[in-house]
Amino acid sequence: MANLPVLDLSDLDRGEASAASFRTRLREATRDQGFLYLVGHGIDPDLQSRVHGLARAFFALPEADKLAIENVGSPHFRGYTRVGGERTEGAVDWREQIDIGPERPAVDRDDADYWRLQGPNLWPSALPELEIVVREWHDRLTEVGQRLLAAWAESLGAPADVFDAAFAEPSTLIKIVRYPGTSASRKGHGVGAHKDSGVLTLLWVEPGKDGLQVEIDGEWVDAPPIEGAFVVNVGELLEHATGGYLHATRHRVVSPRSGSDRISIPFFLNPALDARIPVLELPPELAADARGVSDDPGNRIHATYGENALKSRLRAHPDVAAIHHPDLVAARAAAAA
Ligand SMILES: O=C(O)CCC(=O)C(=O)O
Ligand SMILES: [Fe+2]
Repeated sequence: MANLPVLDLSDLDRGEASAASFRTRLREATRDQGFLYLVGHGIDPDLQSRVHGLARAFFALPEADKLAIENVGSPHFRGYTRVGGERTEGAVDWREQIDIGPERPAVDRDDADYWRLQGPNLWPSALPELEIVVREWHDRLTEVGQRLLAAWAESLGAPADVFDAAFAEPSTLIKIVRYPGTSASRKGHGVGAHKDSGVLTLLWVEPGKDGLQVEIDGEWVDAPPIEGAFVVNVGELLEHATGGYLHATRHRVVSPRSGSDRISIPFFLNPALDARIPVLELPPELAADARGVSDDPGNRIHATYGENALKSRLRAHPDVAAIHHPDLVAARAAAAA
């Protein structure tokens, strides 16, 4: 039995009663757990296995090919992060990954710091197919994410298109991640406990590879992959948009045992960098249940997506920050002092 609710996106196409029941379950699952499994999403199994194969092929490349696109060469936090190159809650994560964002030219704008996140990706020249398949993955998953957003909006008493303006040019982020196995002596911390900083996450996990854990009522609950399902979770901006009615749940990944490893591919759907996500006016019966947005002084949620994203990127990649953004690091240190 799954520890999280399993929802079928194709219920939206089976008439109004079935669509309405999908929306209610979506609202309840993401209010109570903040996490669910999604089946019926229509992402072709063949596309899933092509992306999986290329992810495996990338991590199997010689070290030099991976380091040729190392993220320390990108002011935009793109490219390859080696194992141990990333931090969550100040502690080193034990995973290697490629970060891929929207393919847009860098801009020189000084009206907001977050424009520095915009710029080209770094693609491995040893694996040219990766870019082509990731583009298809990006487009398909964006469609699924947009359908979910419309369903959430309606389920919360708002027009289905309430988020559309903010998402006209979404800022997606795709991570292709590999968690190496660790020896028993290293207490397994693949990625530390965190909330996702954007709106919603669609997570593909290599079949049979557990390790993801979700914090529910103060307990860490295992969320192993279910055949053909994506794991869906709410990010901080959707919590913000619903006054805390929907919940950005903390989660983490425990390292695989020594001798094995685990691939995952999280897809983060976010509004444009300069978009403020609309705050929904909930119907009174729902508003009564909204908990308010979490107010953690160590982790302020910014309503403009670019600010929230820049916060989490500078925190996760201090080496990139030090090389390319020393002025921002200094300004933030001064503000915190
Ligand atoms: O790899 C996973 O299963 C989850 C990764 C994750 O939570 C993240 O990258 O934000
Ligand atoms: Fe996450």
